[in-house]
Amino acid sequence: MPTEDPQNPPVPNSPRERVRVFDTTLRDGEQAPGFSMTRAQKLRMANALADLGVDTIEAGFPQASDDDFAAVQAIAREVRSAGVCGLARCQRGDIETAARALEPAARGRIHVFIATSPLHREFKLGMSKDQVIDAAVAGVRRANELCGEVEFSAEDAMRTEPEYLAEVFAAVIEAGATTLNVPDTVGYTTPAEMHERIRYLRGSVRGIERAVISVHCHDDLGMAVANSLAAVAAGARQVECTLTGIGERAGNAALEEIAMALKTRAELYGVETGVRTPKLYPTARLLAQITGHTITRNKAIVGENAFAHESGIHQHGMLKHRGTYEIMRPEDVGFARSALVLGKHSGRHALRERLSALGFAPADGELEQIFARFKALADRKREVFDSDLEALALGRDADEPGPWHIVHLHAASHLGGSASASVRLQHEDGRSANEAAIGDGPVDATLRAIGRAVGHEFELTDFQIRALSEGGDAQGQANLGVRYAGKEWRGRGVSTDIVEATAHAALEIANRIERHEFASGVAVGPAPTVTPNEQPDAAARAAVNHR
Ligand SMILES: CC(=O)SCCNC(=O)CCNC(=O)[C@H](O)C(C)(C)COP(=O)(O)OP(=O)(O)OC[C@H]1O[C@@H](n2cnc3c(N)ncnc32)[C@H](O)[C@@H]1OP(=O)(O)O
Ligand SMILES: CC(C)C(=O)C(=O)O
Ligand SMILES: [Mg+2]
Repeated sequence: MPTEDPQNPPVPNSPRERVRVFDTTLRDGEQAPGFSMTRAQKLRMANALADLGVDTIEAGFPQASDDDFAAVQAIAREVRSAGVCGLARCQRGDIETAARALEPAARGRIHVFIATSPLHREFKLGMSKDQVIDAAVAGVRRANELCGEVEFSAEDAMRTEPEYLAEVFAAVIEAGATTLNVPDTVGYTTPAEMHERIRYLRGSVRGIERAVISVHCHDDLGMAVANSLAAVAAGARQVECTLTGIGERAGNAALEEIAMALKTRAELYGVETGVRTPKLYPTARLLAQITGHTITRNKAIVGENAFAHESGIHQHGMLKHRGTYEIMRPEDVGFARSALVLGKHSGRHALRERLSALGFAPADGELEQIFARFKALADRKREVFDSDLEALALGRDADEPGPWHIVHLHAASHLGGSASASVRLQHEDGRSANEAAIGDGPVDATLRAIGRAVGHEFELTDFQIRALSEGGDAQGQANLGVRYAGKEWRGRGVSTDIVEATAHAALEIANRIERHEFASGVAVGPAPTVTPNEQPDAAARAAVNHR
C-alpha cells in the first residue's frame, strides 16, 4: 500500500495519488560537459519548467560559483508556482550559501547530500559509517534551521548496505528531513533491485511515514526511467528527472518519458503527475535551443520521429486507425499531429492519400505509373517531398524542379546594420529577373529578394534550420513555410550555406506556386492537414500530416 503522505494530498477531483516531479535539469542536467547555461538562460528555462507543471525545480548548487548563486537567487525570486531547491554538501558553508540564495523563494528547499556507499566512504570521503551519519544529521539540522523544507540524499544509495542506509535515513528524519532521496548515482541498479530496495526502506526505516520517498536514477545502463518507474510502483512518491534526460555521463531519467509512462499506463501505476504534457515538446525544444544540443530524431516522446511513419504497412494502418501504430496522441505531448513521411518504404495507400491532399486524383492505372516513378525516386532520395510528388503527378522530372533556377545569389550582413541580398533568377521560358532587398539578416533579405524576383509577396509562417551532418562542412536543411493566396506552402533546401539552403527552399515554394497556377484543372494549394478516410470511430482516427 502507498504511504499516507500529509504533504502530498491527492489531486483535487482525482482518485489517483500524486507523484511529485522534482526537475533537476538546471542542476544535474547542467553538470554534464557541454550543458552549462548562463544565468539568463537558467531563468528562462526555470519559468518554462514551472509552466510545464513540475513540483520542484532544482535550480543549481549555490556554492559552486557566484553565477550559480545568482541564478538560484533569481529563480527563487521569480518562480512562484513551483518550489525552488538548491543543492548543498553536508558542510555549513554550502548550506548557509544555499539558504541565502533561496531566501526570496515562495517555497524554498535545501537539498543536503552525502555519499553512503562503502566505496565512497572509504576512498572519496575518508569517513567511517558513524562519521557519515553525524555529518548527515548535522547538515540536515542546520538546513532545517534555515529553510522550511529539507531533502536529504544518500549519494550512491543503491550500492550502500541496505541496513546502514535505513539507519542513515532514520537519523535524518529525526533531524528534520521530509524528503528522502534514493539515488542510483552511477546507474548500476535494475528495476527489480530498485523495487525491492524501496519496499525494504518503506518497511524498515523508523519514522518513514513522516517523509516522502524519492528516487534519482542515472542512465549508465539505459535503465534510468525503468528504475524510476519501478520505484514508483514500490511506493516512491517523488521522481527526480531532467528534460530529455540530460545529466551526468549518460544522463538522468527523462522527465517526459516518466510523465508519459505514468499517464499512458495509468491503469498499471495508479498515480499521476502535475505535468501539463502538451507542453513537453515545446519545453524540450526550448532546452535544445538553449543548450545547443538538438534532440535526437528517434528520441521517445519528443523526437521528430516519435509520431512519424514512413513504412507503407504502418501508414496504411494509421490511415485506418491511429491506434494500430501509436500508443499516445501526438497532441498530448505537444506535437500538432502525426506525420506520414513518404520514402522508399512507403506504399500506395499513403501515396494516393498525399496526392489527393495535393489536389491530384489519379485513376488506378495512372497511380501505378506514378508509384513506380515514386519508388525509383525514393531509392535515390532520403525523403520524397510534396514538390517531388507534384512533379511526378504532373509528368515532370522531379530532379529538374524549375521553372525558376538560381543563377546568382549574394547576401551580406553589416555589423550594427541591416543585411542585404541580391539574386538573379532564370526562368525556363527565357526570362530572367534581378532583384535586391534589405532585411533583418541575410536570410530575411534573401527571401525578400526572391519574392520580388518571382513577383510574389510571401508571408513567412515558419522557418527552421536543421543540421544534417556535423563539422565545418556540415549540411544544413532549411524548412520554410509561407502563406500565399490564403494557403500554406512549404519548401526545403539543403546546402552547406544556410542562406543558400533558404534560397533553395524559397525557390521550391515559388516553383510550386507557379506550376499550380500554370497547370489547368489542378486545384491550387494543398491543405496541410489530411484526415484519414471516414471511420465510424472518429475519436480513434489519426490526424496525420505529410512532410
Ligand atoms: C552526485 C552528484 O551529482 S554530487 C554534485 C556534484 N556537483 C558538483 O560537484 C558541482 C559543483 N561543485 C563545485 O563547484 C566544487 O566541487 C565545490 C565548489 C562544491 C567544491 O570545490 P572544492 O572545495 O575545490 O572541492 P573539490 O570539488 O575539489 O572536492 C570535493 C570536496 O568535497 C568533499 N565532499 C564531497 N561530497 C561531500 C558531501 N556530500 N558532504 C561533505 N563533503 C563532501 C570531498 O571530500 C572533498 O573534500 P576535500 O576538499 O576536503 O578533500
Ligand atoms: C546529489 C545527488 C542526488 C545526485 O545527483 C546523485 O547521486 O546522482
Ligand atoms: Mg545525479
